Amino acid sequence: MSTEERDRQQRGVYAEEDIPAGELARMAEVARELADDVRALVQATVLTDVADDRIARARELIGQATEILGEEHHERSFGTRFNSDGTHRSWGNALTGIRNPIAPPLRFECFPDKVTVDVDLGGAYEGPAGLVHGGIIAAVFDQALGHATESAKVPGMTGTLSIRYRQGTRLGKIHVEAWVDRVEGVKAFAKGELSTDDGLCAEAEGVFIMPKWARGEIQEKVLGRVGD
Ligand SMILES: CCCCCCCC(=O)SCCNC(=O)CCNC(=O)[C@H](O)C(C)(C)COP(=O)(O)OP(=O)(O)OC[C@H]1O[C@@H](n2cnc3c(N)ncnc32)[C@H](O)[C@@H]1OP(=O)(O)O
Repeated sequence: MSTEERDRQQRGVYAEEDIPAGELARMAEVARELADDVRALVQATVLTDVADDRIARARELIGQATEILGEEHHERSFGTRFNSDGTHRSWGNALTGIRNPIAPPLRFECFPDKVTVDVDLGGAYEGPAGLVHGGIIAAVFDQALGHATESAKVPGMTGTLSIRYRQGTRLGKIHVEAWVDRVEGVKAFAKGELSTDDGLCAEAEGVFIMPKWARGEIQEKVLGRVGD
């Protein structure tokens, strides 16, 4: 596929889909509840200790649920959808998406100088025994630093992300802060810290770049948007 074709396809996943606010709130509630149920299922799958016949029964029920959910579905991904009132939704996002049970999910608080997020990472996010997987920590930082750049109105895609793991992060509650350190043209340099009751566990630095294909119309939309 040529670069032009790939860029065109990429612009296409940013879609207009105007839905009245009340209906949107209802859809969000349904999506959240379903993702919460599946998240609980994932946790139960990791931790279960039941006998094989109970697992067989659970699989039957999961199969039925998968069949029902597959009766109608989006083609490849949910993408980002915009309402005419400027709100948007990225409900499939792997870290924040309200439809996505893989997402912890992260819910950011935005302040003038930083964004913060508190989340409980359970057994489904384990790497070394009892500790959060380093790749999950990287993913959380990626989203947090990206969110900081968006909140500071200099959004971009991750160009480079480096992480210093200072000590193991025990499974459980984590606190992350991220902020924009400086901006140079289309590049925003962001930093972040992750801590737990044990203190500082990891630090991150990243460069976020508004790609050529998104400069202009999509950049304006992203800058003006509100939502999850
Ligand atoms: C709320 C939302 C939060 C979202 C957080 C989640 C973020 C993500 O997960 S994004 C997914 C992971 N990242 C990607 O897939 C990005 C893939 N890479 C790309 O799309 C592009 O290569 C991209 C965007 C990094 C650069 O875009 P491109 O249009 O090629 O930039 P280009 O115009 O060539 O370069 C611009 C500047 O950036 C620099 N640059 C380019 N690539 C990189 C890089 N990887 N790292 C550092 N600097 C870079 C260039 O040197 C240039 O610098 P200068 O202006 O000083 O000459």
